Amino acid sequence: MDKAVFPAGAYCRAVEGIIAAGQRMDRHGWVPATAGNISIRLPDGNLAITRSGGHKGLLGADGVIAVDMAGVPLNAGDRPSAETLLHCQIYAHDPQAGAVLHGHSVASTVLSMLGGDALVLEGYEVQKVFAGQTTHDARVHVPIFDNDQDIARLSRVVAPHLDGMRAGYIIRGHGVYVWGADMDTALARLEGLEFLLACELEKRKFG
Ligand SMILES: CSC[C@@H](O)[C@@H](O)C(=O)COP(=O)(O)O
Ligand SMILES: [Zn+2]
Repeated sequence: MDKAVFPAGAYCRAVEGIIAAGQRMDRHGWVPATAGNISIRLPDGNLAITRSGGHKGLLGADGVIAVDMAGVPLNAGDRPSAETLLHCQIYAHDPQAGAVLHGHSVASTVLSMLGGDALVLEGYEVQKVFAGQTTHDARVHVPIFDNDQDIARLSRVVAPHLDGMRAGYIIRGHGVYVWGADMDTALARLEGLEFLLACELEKRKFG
């Protein structure tokens, strides 16, 4: 890809941010094997996103590619994340979204397989990491959608629920999608959500 189409340094900064995010997610154990995908919105409206199939904790610069908002690689032949459309959907829905993270934690996988179409988080101080939350004394709904290998079809199921989604969403038996205005915010929300999911899992173990 001709990186010169981007404002000086913007693409490189995005690649560095994605590599660092992958390492941080890997330290938590949220991107086992080749799981997870990570993206950043570029100043020209395109996206930098992880290439499909690599280990997200071991990314090099060639593990990140550019796609347009339809998920089409700018460099024909590049293979973006299999879940690119879910990233594009979030950016299209939320003009403030600047980074999107997807991981496969044990807690999100197990809790979502216990049934139900949402997790309700209540009473936790850390809920305040989510947009618009100012107190533990509130309920945060995290929707759970059934997994589907047809990502376009899955995105159509997610679409009507995106409005007002505060903490991201969970795909059953699969993992979480979280986003924020920039990578630091997205990572903070992911860490907050995963902390809360780990707490919920512990609570259920204790009955
Ligand atoms: C380890 S299989 C995980 C994949 O099927 C998928 O869910 C995933 O998160 C990573 O896919 P990728 O195409 O590398 O972005
Ligand atoms: Zn996944």
